[in-house]
Amino acid sequence: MKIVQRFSPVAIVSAMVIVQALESLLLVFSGSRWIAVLYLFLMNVIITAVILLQARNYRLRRVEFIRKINDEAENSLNATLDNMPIGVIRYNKETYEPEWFNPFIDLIYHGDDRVLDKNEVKSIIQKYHEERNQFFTIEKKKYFITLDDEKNLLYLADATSEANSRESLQESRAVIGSISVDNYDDVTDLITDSERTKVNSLIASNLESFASKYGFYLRRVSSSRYYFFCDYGILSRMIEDKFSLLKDFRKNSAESKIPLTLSVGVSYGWNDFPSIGKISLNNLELALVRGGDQAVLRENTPQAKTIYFGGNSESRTQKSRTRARAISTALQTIISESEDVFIVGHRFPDMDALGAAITMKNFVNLSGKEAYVVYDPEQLMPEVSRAIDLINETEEGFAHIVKLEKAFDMKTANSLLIMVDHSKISQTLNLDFYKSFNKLIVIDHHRRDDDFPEHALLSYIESSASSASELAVELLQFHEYNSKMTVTDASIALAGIALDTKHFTKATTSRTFEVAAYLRSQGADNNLIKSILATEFEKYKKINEIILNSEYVAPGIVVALGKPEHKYDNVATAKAADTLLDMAGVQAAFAITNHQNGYISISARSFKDYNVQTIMEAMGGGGHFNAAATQIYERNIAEVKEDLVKIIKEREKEQ
Ligand SMILES: Nc1ncnc2c1ncn2[C@@H]1O[C@H](COP(=O)(O)O[C@H]2[C@@H](O)[C@H](n3cnc4c(N)ncnc43)O[C@@H]2COP(=O)(O)O)[C@@H](O)[C@H]1O
Ligand SMILES: [Mn+2]
Repeated sequence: MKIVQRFSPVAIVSAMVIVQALESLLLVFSGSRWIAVLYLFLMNVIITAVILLQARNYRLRRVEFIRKINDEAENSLNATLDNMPIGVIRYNKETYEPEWFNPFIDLIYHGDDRVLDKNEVKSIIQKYHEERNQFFTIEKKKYFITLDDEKNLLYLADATSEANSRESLQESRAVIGSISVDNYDDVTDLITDSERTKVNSLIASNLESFASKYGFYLRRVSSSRYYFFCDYGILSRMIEDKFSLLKDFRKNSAESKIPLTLSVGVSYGWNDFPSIGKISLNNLELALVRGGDQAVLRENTPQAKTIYFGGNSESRTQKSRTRARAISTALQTIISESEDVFIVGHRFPDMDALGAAITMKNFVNLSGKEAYVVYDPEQLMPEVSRAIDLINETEEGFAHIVKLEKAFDMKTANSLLIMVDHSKISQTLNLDFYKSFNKLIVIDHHRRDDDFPEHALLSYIESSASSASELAVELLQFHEYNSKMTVTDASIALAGIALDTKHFTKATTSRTFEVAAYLRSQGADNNLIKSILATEFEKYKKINEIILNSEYVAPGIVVALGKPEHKYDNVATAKAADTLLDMAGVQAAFAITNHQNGYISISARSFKDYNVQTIMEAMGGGGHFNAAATQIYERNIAEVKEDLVKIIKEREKEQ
């Protein structure tokens, strides 16, 4: 059929007419029938041969035609690949070695020091997986990456202008900043008016010089409170400088013999200015409760992460008695509206957690409600265990210090939970227990972190306090009724303060001693405290084991390791770091051990200006400026030491 289609209908009809005419002539003029049959047969053979020949020619021409079309298609594809402004790389799936790339890739890498090898291919693929929609930069140009995993193809499209316009759009985001001068009231309380004018002018002149350096608009609302407005482009320059204005302000004030620092809260984003302003104020509050002398930044988006700068001096903000009194009153109201109260410390609670919990139990009882201190028998350290034994000696004590399992059964929908000595959800004694409460209060002396219970009815966080026990006892002192603690309770609270202050040698203020005096007046017994805090002989040996395996990793910085085949508890690790810090010339000490719970534990201690909190935060932990810690899973001691030393060395370079 197809062969017939090769000839036009006119040609076929004409050929058939000629064949018909020839055959008719043959029939008319041939003498015999047999000759006619022979002629007809010959004619048919000729016709069949012609058609077969035609068919063969057609087939050959068709193959040739297809081949030609293919060649043309391939040529134009090659020309497209050669000329299109998109780089294409085919790589080996196993080795990442580039197997082929188009000329545009040559142009991309031309003039750049980098070569397109397996490492480069790997890093492009890594970038693709890490940050989709982000651009890969090669020699000042930015490329959008597309990966075809199945065919092992990478496409790099030049997106420089798109990236630049995206960047300039980002830079035009609105920024609202709130600035507070830490300790302004304390500094200006007892000075003359002319001296106060000097302080005000120091603050204003410093802030105005920052405003003109960066180009932000500054507005003073009171002597100690300012706001600033700018766009993200300007903020990013302050970020690049790591908010050095905090350091400059601290230095300039110190030179003028006025001990002032700044706390800054910043937020930024598109439209919705009320929300940006609110986040800026929340961030300022966060900077203050974390101890002041720092900047806290967060974008106005739900998934934004909080960024911290500064915090390079131990807590500068002083807790005010007015606040403690106000919190005490608010607490009484919340307690009076609750059925009963359960109090928990952090995981593996220490004496400060127990001291604060016992004091808060006294507070709740004064408010006319029942309170239960909750503990987990699986998370008991020897000192705390000894103190619990003491509490259990009286019937009253026994009834109100309850195991976790029992506490689950006892609590009702209207029970209140008080978290003491911790404010990180991940650190709470038991996550399910925490989650089972609708009403929550937090009392803590650690700098507030991201992992904070946002729904707390009340949070009393004072990072300048020596201990959670100090905070709790102050609240108790401000209770509208006078308390009478038992000797055991008062001793445990004082032991908590003694623990966190290393027997009143660090982090103390005059308020710490006032609270200690109050506890003595309530019957706190030194001998009892000594026996509660005593170290067992076996533990002492383990602490020494860690101390003996220590070395300097930088000037003044010591790292000690527990034996990899031994397991240690928090206290042994913490005490090893404490002891190392007592050695001459040691500015910071880190003890790394295998914790009995299966993770690697680091306790970090330091003096004065060396911030171990940020180092521990960089390793997933936290704590205070001079005493911090972290827990690391699925690594061994040697690996953790390597990571730690790397961070320490980086910090050294930044100083
Ligand atoms: N993952 C974390 N995130 C945030 N903060 C954390 C984290 N892990 C720990 N922290 C805080 O870091 C500091 C230091 O902790 P540490 O374990 O090194 O030291 C605490 C106790 O282990 C230690 N301690 C307890 N009993 C004794 C004792 N009898 N003698 C000596 N030392 C002892 O003292 C530290 C108590 O600190 P506190 O909780 O601030 O009261 C710490 O703040 C962790 O909360
Ligand atoms: Mn504490």
